[in-house]
Amino acid sequence: MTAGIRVQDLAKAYDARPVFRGLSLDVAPGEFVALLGPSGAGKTTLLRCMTRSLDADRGQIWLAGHAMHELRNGALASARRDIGFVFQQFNLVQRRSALENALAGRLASVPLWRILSGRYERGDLRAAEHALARVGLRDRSQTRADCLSGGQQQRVAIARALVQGSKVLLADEPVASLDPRSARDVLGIMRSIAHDDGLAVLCSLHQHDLAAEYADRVVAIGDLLRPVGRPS
Ligand SMILES: Nc1ncnc2c1ncn2[C@@H]1O[C@H](COP(=O)(O)OP(=O)(O)OP(=O)(O)O)[C@@H](O)[C@H]1O
Repeated sequence: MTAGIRVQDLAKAYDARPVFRGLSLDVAPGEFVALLGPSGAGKTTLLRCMTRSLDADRGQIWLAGHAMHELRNGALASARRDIGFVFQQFNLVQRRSALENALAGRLASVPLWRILSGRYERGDLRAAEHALARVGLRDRSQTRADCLSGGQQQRVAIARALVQGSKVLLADEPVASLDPRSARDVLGIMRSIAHDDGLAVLCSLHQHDLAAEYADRVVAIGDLLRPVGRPS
């Protein structure tokens, strides 16, 4: 199955009120796709269904070769390690350094005692330093997250996904709370990790101009739905 992102015929309703029905979407490895839609159209709901933090009512989801719709418990947790997430709120540990936050991408593969004692393997440290350099933060590795700007924190979140070795990156409004310059920096980095590292990147945005400038393809959530009347 696809190494990127494939969603087929997805449906989700809250309390019998449908958010979407018959939604299908493909993102190839190496492709950066922007997902647009007015407020309330269901972008966050779609991304949450894709990671299974919310269960869809129907449909199939493949991420990085994993049939997410079939997985439970440990198998789901293991599949999620191949998927990076970036949110509007940066979700960093504020009292920890940029380097330690990037290293969190290795949490699943590092023994607990090493994390608690702060003694990481040289290879893990090198991977985190390399990822921070990729996002332009080589000289900020020892800076605490709460002393970084919003744009820098979002770049650390992307570095964490790189350290994790993610094959798919899902981003929910990652630049919504950033100034225009930082927003462009972050989108440029996301485009580069799609093109240069081969990740399939799906990013919800509400700024049409930025989407058109940075994404390989812009999709409106309404255009992903099966036309009304077509049999399911
Ligand atoms: N937990 C919930 N229970 C009931 N309805 C919900 C829930 N979460 C979202 N909704 C509704 O589902 C619809 C889609 O919401 P969602 O947050 O996915 O949209 P969105 O496109 O991400 O919006 P925004 O751009 O404002 O973040 C909205 O009408 C919202 O009110």
